[in-house]
Amino acid sequence: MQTREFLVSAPGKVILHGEHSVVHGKVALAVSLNLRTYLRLQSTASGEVRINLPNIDTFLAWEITALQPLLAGCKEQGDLKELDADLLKRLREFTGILDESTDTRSMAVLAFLYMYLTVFAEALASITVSVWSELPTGAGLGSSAAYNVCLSAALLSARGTISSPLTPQQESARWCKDEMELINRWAFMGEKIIHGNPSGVDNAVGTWGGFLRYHAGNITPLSWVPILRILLTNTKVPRSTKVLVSGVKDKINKFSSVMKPVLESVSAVSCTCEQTLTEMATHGPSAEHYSILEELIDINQHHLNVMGVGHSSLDTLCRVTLARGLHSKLTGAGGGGCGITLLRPETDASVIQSTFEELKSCGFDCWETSIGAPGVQQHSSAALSQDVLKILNSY
Ligand SMILES: Nc1ncnc2c1ncn2[C@@H]1O[C@H](COP(=O)(O)OP(=O)(O)O)[C@@H](O)[C@H]1O
Ligand SMILES: C[C@@](O)(CCOP(=O)(O)O)CC(=O)O
Ligand SMILES: [Mg+2]
Repeated sequence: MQTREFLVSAPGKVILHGEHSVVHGKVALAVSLNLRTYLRLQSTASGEVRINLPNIDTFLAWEITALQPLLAGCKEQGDLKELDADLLKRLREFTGILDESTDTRSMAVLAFLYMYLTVFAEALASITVSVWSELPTGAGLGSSAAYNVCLSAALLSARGTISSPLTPQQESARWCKDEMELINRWAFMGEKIIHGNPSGVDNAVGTWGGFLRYHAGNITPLSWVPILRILLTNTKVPRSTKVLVSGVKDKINKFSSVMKPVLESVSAVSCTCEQTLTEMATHGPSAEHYSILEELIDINQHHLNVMGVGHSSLDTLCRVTLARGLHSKLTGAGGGGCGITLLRPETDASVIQSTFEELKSCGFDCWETSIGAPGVQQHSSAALSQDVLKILNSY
């Protein structure tokens, strides 16, 4: 344990195209959001590990001496592709969290304890970890990935496995490429616990930030992509990524010859979108480019409905926005949660205002977002707003 206090943050994400298909090896395009999750880690002398998760009203502590026996017979973490199933089983027995459980608190606690035990396996440290997020939890904006990336970065740095990049002169700092790759791989373990079968796109965006193309574990930054104006709508319909991802898998198994072309077509949507964005960056954006982007959004939304991850609230979003010539699709796992609407550079403020009003009257939250935020960072307290510090410091 090298540090007494550690502050980190990681962004949420929006998937433009490729959610669900990306789990089955297809191409996805995703971009970081200006909404972040913040984590404070303190070393203590209490002999306890404590976690404070105010977003989900969870405040728990365990004696280190009670956790130690869980590590008996633990394997080396190896290439961080698979979870240690025996450790996870012991953890489930210890916490009383059942295999089929998908509730918010259970998933967050399991991911934390698993990561803590495996990172600190050689010498369990007495720490308090507090996490607070600007992201809605379980709404398709990658809150689980931002949570896991923060945990991974803070625990690995506190353990001394990776450096603590912040110098006294800096307000924020990032790790080197190799260390970021390690952060990403450990965060993926947390995603495996929360999602069951994650593609890795969300933790990649949380780690690296910016606009990414993700394909079968290969991450390509698309830094040249033109700035897009995106409206985000949270239908506030709760859903679990784990349940939705497993539903799509069941459908693929049941109707393999029907579903495989759908996944292939979504991949082609991602590639065509990438091509269009390249043309927009090279030749300057035109109305035709925007028409293509809009049609691709409509096509993908239909495909996602075919996969069974639509919801009547998302249909409402599409209908309300289309009535004003705007095109929307769900983002993330669907089944409720959030949707994105593409705005044109010239979309009039009055159109946006009336869209906001109608969506709000449906009970939804709606805002114009800013995309392309930096990935995981370490901060000094001077870098964080008073509001965030007040929450993190109150435990
Ligand atoms: N700020 C947070 N505090 C505690 N747990 C969180 C937080 N953000 C996310 N989580 C965990 O991530 C889960 C949500 O993940 P998921 O269903 O993948 O939705 P999404 O990633 O789209 O928000 C929650 O149930 C919780 O376990
Ligand atoms: C559905 C999926 O493509 C994205 C899930 O994102 P979110 O957890 O709903 O933010 C799953 C994945 O890629 O792991
Ligand atoms: Mg998630």
